[in-house]
Amino acid sequence: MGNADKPKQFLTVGEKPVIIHTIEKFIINSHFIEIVVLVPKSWLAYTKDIIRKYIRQHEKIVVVEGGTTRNETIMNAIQYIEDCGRLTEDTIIVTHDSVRPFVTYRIIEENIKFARNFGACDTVIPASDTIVESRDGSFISNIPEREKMFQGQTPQSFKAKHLRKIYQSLTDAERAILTDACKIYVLKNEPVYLVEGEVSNIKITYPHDLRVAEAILGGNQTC
Ligand SMILES: C[C@](O)(CO)[C@H](O)COP(=O)(O)O
Repeated sequence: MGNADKPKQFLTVGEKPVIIHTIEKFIINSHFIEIVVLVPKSWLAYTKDIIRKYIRQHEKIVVVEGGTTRNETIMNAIQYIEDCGRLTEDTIIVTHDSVRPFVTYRIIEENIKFARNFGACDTVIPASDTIVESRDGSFISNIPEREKMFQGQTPQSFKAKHLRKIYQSLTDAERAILTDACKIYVLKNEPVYLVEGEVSNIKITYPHDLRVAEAILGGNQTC
């Protein structure tokens, strides 16, 4: 995000911070007992302030300190649920990037349904570009069949206790290569069901994505 003074989830689009747009998508779903927002320690107070400022019904939202990696952050969320005395074998955790504010009601519903049915699910869209693998960053080592390639989004949803159990069984080397939570299951040869994502479920990563987000909010779907 260039020289932005805030992490990208706190940048403003459509007059609200990105993270607020994202939380709103979960607030409207009555299945959730609680919405656990995990942020770095230095952003805890700020996050609580903006939630109070922008979200009137914020009783279900709790702000908790994240970890040093995505999956350590998820582990903190599961620990929080356990500390509240609510972690059972059937507890479902729907994990989501705060910088994907255009997740839909349908995607969230299907995540809950298929995590319940299959224990784990990922949100994906078919790859529209050919995926090129390079082991040295200079030459192509493989071009997988595009029909079998998908791009992973979030939510990624799991039976929380089982996710923690298999994450704890990974080696440090296995943990070091994770860029999402579903790979924990893949490394352990456990099934992860595919939920159909949306092209519009973008991850705000680059300045261009902020302009796309503004365009989506402004109803200009041609961008
Ligand atoms: C989980 C994810 O959104 C799937 O595409 C992505 O890997 C998150 O990446 P980031 O490293 O948090 O930007």
